Amino acid sequence: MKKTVIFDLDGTLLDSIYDIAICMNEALKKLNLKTYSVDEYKYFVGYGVDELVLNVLRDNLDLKDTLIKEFKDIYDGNLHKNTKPYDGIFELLDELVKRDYNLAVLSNKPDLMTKEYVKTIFKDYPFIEVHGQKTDTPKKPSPIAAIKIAEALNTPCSDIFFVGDTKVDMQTAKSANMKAIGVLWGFRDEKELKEFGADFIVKSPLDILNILK
Ligand SMILES: O=C(O)COP(=O)(O)O
Repeated sequence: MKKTVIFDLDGTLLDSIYDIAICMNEALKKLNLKTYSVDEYKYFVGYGVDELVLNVLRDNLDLKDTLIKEFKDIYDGNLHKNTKPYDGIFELLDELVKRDYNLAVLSNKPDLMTKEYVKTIFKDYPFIEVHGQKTDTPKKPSPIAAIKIAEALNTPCSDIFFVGDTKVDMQTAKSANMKAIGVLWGFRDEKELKEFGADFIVKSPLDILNILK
């Protein structure tokens, strides 16, 4: 049976925080609201766009729908020039392809945008299951989407490695009964990843190969 690795997208495969911060700050400025630093955004993302908007709005919740629309208008529809794979990701994927792993993505980014990024930036890689946030499936940390991927690939959850950079990913992996690999190049620190169940912690993408072997 082929082995499987499921990757989170933002903060794990893709360094996307600058474009999220730039676009959200632009949307906030349009509404005359306070903007935030890139480091603050690292703690605002993880649960999808709706939660991101709630995090930046704080006391102005009546503006939620307007800000979601403004942000989506600015962010959607084009891939962003500051968003790129982290160093070492292509080398890791090359090796996983050589070893004939199933590759999958599970993100809380909107489904369309998730698929667009994977199709464009990772066009040379055979990602077989790619899922972002959809209206008909609970988002991470629910394990449901991860379990559906396991079923689609006909692989027991306990054989699957789930790679991510936030507590949301670690919680998803553990509730799906998968092996959780927490990465330190993304948005959060080792303490958070361990506290939420990381079975392994890696400092750089190629370190994952030592865990898989
Ligand atoms: O967009 C988000 O909030 C998180 O996206 P991710 O699940 O790919 O990290």
